Amino acid sequence: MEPIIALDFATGAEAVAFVDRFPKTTPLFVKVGMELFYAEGPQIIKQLQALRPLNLFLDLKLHDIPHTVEKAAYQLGRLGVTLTTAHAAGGSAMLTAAKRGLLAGAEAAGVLPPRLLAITQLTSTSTAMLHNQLQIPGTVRASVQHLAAVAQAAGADGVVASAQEVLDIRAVTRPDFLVITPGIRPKGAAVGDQVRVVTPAEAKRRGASGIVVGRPITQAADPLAAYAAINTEWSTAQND
Ligand SMILES: O=C(O)c1cc(=O)[nH]c(=O)n1[C@@H]1O[C@H](COP(=O)(O)O)[C@@H](O)[C@H]1O
Repeated sequence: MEPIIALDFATGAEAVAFVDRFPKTTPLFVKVGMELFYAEGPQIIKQLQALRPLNLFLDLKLHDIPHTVEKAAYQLGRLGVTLTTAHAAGGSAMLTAAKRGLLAGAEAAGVLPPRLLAITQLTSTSTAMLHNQLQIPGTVRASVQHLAAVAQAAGADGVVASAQEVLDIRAVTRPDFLVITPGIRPKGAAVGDQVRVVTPAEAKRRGASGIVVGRPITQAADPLAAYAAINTEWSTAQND
């Protein structure tokens, strides 16, 4: 899978202009997150789908009571996107409800159902945060591994985690379980608010299924060159 570009823009116009810079023959996988979706609504998904062939990751990180999440997931299931997210911390019943809603929505719309990724611990979370703010004892790795097992048992198709935890996740999940890893920073890039960062090559070596990259591409002086370099680093690295 190509590196997933996080289209973290404030307006649809900026997102469309950004995507339009890439030749239509370049395979693209892009992520629409909360900022863009809250600004533009489902229309931005339709606009991007009409623009060119691409895969869409709609990352809204659902987290509510199971009934509410199921109804929200139904709406997302109708959009014809490839990946969606819900927080594993919402629990098994909520994840199962999300999956049910996605399948029902996709069936009603006659499109393929999106795969459900469970958010484990955000890549901006540190061990100190787990202990001092969330009152979760132990390490980030142990928490991520536990949540991945819970997510798989609840019917999720994969998880989102830092590439630092891929081996821990792989130890408790089936081989085709997706492990999508944000917090990706090429050598020397600004880390920003991320805490658990990994280079594209290291993510591949550790066995990530895919990587999510935002600012190192979208804020680069030459986004096409930045994408090409990250894509080459990711696709040529070996999975150990
Ligand atoms: O679900 C995500 O994609 C996600 C989960 C996570 O734990 N950490 C994380 O950074 N993300 C997203 O990945 C993208 C990372 O963007 P950059 O930090 O700019 O590369 C953002 O869109 C985040 O919302």
